[in-house]
Amino acid sequence: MSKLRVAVLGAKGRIGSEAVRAVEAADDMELVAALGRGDALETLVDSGAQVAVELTTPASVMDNLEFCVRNGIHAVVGTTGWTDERLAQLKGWLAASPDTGVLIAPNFSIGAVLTMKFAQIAAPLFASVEVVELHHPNKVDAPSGTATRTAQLIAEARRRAGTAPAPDATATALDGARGADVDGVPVHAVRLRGLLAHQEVLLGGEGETLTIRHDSLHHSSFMPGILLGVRRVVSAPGLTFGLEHFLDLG
Ligand SMILES: NC(=O)C1=CN([C@@H]2O[C@H](COP(=O)(O)OP(=O)(O)OC[C@H]3O[C@@H](n4cnc5c(N)ncnc54)[C@H](O)[C@@H]3O)[C@@H](O)[C@H]2O)C=CC1
Ligand SMILES: O=C(O)C1=N[C@H](C(=O)O)C[C@H](O)C1
Repeated sequence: MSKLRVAVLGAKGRIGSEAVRAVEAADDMELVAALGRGDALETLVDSGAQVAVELTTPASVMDNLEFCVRNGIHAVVGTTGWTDERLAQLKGWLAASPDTGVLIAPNFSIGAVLTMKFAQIAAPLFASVEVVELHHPNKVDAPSGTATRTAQLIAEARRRAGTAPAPDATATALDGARGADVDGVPVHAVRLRGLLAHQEVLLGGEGETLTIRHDSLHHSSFMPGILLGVRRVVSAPGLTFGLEHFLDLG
């Protein structure tokens, strides 16, 4: 069987360098390009890449994806910074290249995907819910893509169930003291030396609380999800948002 020809964009970054090693170690993949900032995107075409793993920055991801999609190169994207406007633009490019697939995964780790799933189930059953994400201090965006997605899924689940807004008597507050408001869900971001990527979903009801916590302790936690994404995206044309769509979660 021929190997999947894979490129990594952001190959010198924290997660990109780990992805380079993971692709090199995968029996069914060949690393054909490893691009850093300033490297020519034409290398992707010249190397015959079938899938590009995009792990750069919110400032670079759109140009990279436009090039990939226009050239029929599938993409597995971990980079954050997704807005409705950006998604609409990407969908436009994909409409003009209907055989190309793009997976955007706010988080590639199985535990984080399950945290989102569990939070969706629990959120309509508790009066209160807030999200706390905790990351290394070199992270450039806040709140994290995972926390934003988690809050959106929570809000959607509560809307569907007709859950009342969470009680909150705060009358005066310093700016930021109650976190960022993502679809009505407070999201708090901690940046602390020593941490990697962590998230808690705090839920509260009458006389009880539930905390759903996930910890990524090493960038290796994201690799099985990235490799799964590479294997699956080649036969999933269009946009797939969330690794859960490639997992059998029941
Ligand atoms: N979805 C997920 O599971 C995960 C997503 N991330 C996200 O991935 C992104 C990268 O994170 P880190 O590796 O921690 O950042 P980083 O800053 O260590 O790495 C980014 C790399 O991309 C390079 N780069 C910038 N523009 C480029 C371009 N146009 N072409 C090629 N390379 C370019 C930079 O020079 C840098 O080496 C962030 O958005 C982060 O939130 C990080 C970990 C897991
Ligand atoms: O920058 C990171 O490190 C991470 N970014 C992603 C995010 O913003 O959710 C995924 C994970 O939290 C690690």
